[in-house]
Amino acid sequence: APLAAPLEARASTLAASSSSNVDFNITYSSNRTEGLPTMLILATGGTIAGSSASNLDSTTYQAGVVGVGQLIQAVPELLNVSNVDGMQVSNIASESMPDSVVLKLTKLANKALCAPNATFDGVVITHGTDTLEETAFTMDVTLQCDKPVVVVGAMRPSTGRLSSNSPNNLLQAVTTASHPASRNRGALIVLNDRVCQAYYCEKTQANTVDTFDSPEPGYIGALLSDKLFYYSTAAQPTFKQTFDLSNVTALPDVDILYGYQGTDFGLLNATIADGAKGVVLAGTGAGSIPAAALHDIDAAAAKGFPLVRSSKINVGAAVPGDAGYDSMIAGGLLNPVKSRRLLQILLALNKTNDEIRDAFEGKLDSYLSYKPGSS
Ligand SMILES: NC(=O)C[C@H](N)C(=O)O
Repeated sequence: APLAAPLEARASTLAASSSSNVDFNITYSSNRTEGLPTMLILATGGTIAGSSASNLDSTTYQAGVVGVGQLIQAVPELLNVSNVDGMQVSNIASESMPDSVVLKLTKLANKALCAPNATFDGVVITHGTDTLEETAFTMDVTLQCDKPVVVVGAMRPSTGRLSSNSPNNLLQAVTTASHPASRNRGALIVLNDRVCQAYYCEKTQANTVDTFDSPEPGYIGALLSDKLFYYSTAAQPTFKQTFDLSNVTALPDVDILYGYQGTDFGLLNATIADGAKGVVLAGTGAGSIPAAALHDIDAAAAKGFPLVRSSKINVGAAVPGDAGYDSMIAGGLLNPVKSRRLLQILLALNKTNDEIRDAFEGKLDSYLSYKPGSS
């Protein structure tokens, strides 16, 4: 039967996922300078840990090669800012990042920062840029205290002598995570002199160095030389809710189907049969869904299968209450990959369909249903 292999693959992903407890495995520890904060650097791979024989290569290099100790030692300036410990969590290109590693990262960060006996002042995650926003968003909505988690990557491999942005990005990430003004801002993304809120930030250009942006809310801070500043006092995204994943051992499979002119989302039923626990539809425009797709969508939703309607445009909102789309949950301002991750988290926490809808739509809906003059 054609579906046997994928079903087996999904079962083995679940079996391989992390247990609820995680242990530190620190393989690099800097000399301690009294008075400086202490950072935990969780290295996962990506171009920031990439290597190439050519100094000019920004396309065909290998991601996830350089180890955490070498990454840290390549930037001795880090030790003027902070004491640092390094742990290698994975060393892979981020397009291959399994959910189990992301779950482990949030557990490690919460243990390092938020546990009663926590000794770290900040966490920096080095990560490939292709899915960096997915991990950063996950950290943002699962962090249980006000200390900073900064996720950082690079577009040019760390070994490129000409114009690699890896070393400076790492320094700027550690500088940001070490700064007291970074508290109470959730998870942050730092690259190329700019600080962006993980909730809204995303990769916007496939090739260029200057790629992370949150086009509507904008950057919240910047680095001038090695000094950080913020444009405003600390604030959290209006639509953000946080979730405790400490007892979660696996994130359920949620798939994304891509929208285009006239699609009937013909893969929807196959995806459900293949074991997905939810689906995000990357709709066109503001999450519009072709009429040809509504029959199968409504039938799946009537059986209790959760479907989130997002926008493939990435910037802007799929708005709740859109006529004809009631069977789907509106993703609001979350792009498809962030909608997928939020749905995975809600399903992992055994939320009901009403609770899932409320988590996606509730806060945006309260703004949209505001009556002038009410409080
Ligand atoms: N610039 C990068 O990091 C791209 C790489 N494919 C990754 O995400 O790991």
